[in-house]
Amino acid sequence: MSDKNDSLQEKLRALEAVFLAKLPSRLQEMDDALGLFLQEPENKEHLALLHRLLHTMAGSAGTFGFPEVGTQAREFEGRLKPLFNGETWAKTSLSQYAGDLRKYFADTIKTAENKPASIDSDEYADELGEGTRPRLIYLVDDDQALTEAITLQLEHFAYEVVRINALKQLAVAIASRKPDVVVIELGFPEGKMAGVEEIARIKKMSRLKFLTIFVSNTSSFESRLLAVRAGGDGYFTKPIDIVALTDRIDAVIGREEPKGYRVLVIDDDAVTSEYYGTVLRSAGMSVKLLNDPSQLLKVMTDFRPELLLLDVYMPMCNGIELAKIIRQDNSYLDVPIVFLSSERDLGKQLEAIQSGADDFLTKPIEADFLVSALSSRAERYRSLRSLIMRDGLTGLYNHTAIKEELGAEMSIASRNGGPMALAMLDLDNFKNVNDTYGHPVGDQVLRTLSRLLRQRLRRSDIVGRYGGEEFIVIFPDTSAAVARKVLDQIRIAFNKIQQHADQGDFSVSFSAGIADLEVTLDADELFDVADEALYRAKQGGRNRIELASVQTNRT
Ligand SMILES: Nc1nc2c(ncn2[C@@H]2O[C@H](COP(=O)(O)OP(=O)(O)OP(=O)(O)O)[C@@H](O)[C@H]2O)c(=O)[nH]1
Repeated sequence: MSDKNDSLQEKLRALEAVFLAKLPSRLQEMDDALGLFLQEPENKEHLALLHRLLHTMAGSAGTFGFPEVGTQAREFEGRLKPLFNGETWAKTSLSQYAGDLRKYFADTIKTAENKPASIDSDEYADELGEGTRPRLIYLVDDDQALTEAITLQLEHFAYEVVRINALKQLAVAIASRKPDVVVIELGFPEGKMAGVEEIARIKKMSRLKFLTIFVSNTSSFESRLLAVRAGGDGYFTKPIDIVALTDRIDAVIGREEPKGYRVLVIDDDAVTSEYYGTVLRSAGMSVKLLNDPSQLLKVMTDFRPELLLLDVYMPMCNGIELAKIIRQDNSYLDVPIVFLSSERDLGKQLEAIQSGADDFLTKPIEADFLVSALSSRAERYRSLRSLIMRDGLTGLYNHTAIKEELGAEMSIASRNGGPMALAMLDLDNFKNVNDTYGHPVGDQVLRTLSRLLRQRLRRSDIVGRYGGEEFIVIFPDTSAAVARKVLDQIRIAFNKIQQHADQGDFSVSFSAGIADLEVTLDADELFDVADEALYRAKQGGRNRIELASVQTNRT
């Protein structure tokens, strides 16, 4: 398979993984709906629920590589149609339908199980954006309509959502599959605080750790206090602001996860550097080992470390000299440099610090201590960089930073001779959104798009806010055609997201222009041609993506 196709294949396989991970709970949901329908075949609500679930399956299965599963769902959906027009089924027809449908569930599970090679999400996990690895959310509320509505919205952000409408089912669900987060209503028919009590009970009984976000109609101090005492990680009052809820879910999940600081370890001894590399990697850091100091500058540009761990004594040049070389470049004035050496001479240690290093650790060192000393330095560096480079509203790279990133990515691409695409996105008719719903709601739309981009794109893709309602995505190792396919899925998903405002719900679209290095190798020109393609997308009716072509550039 060519390199150009790799990126697309990865994306598709990742999406298949999301679909497959959700499949068992979807089938279970359909089975439950079938049960309700069989109990009361004349109940139109039960019929509508089963019909809707089949319809969704018919639409999605084919897209994710299961055309036969989709076709069959459509047939089952079609068989239900006459019931909406007043036809009734005899008992035999009912049991025939139920038997066929249950066989379809069983066959589908088997089909899914037989497709493991292309759906190993771990294989892609490192590459994926924050949200592409599906997070399992249990949404627990006895209000069925509400949980359905929230699920639909959360699924746009690539979460796997399991709805639980009866409180007593929660403990069983948690025991069989641990969720990342439980989002649960405080009150249930069992009692005003039954949700809180159940969470406290499950946590005590099972000793399982899971994150909990409470939702409620009330915002009283007492309920909030009870939620905190039950170990709640968040509290939302209804109606729930989905963007704020996803912000919270990501924040609490993020708190639990190791942060992948990029650490460059320079040591001429391959075995020693491998040892420290292993320690740091096991703490979730992304580590590059360099045994040949002459490669330093190239690695600094390509890997962009957030911390350097240096040995003092090396044959070609020593660590102190290396630190001085690094500090000669203004771009690396603030990147933390930590020495790790068996040198105990205080004079030598002082000399190292004077060369521009931030810390001097002595070997041997406890693994935990090393991880914690480096984490705090890297975290501080990241926070400071973030203040300089990030846009306050969306947390994305700002205008200056994205231009810097583009320069760096273009130099990597031209050195490797690989592809690279640049997309320029602009929200459609955004002035209307501000004018109709107000500026704060406009800000919420900007945050929704930034969140969706970060979640749906690979981790290696770079996203920035270029101006007011304009965004930039840099796709390393990707052609414009592939970038377009990926972005098109995001365009469709974004347009389906319901934005909330006091005046009512509404949706927004975006247009985009994409250019790649086939068109030009000049960064400014790449921006111009992508912008020109964006202009064509707007002229062509908006909510669409246009590619810049070589011809466009020449005219
Ligand atoms: N809420 C909010 N609005 C912003 C921000 N930055 C820019 N805008 C608004 O974005 C709108 C951009 O409007 P226009 O450039 O006229 O374009 P448009 O209405 O999106 O129309 P088309 O791009 O042609 O589809 C203006 O109303 C700006 O005030 C921001 O940070 N927050």
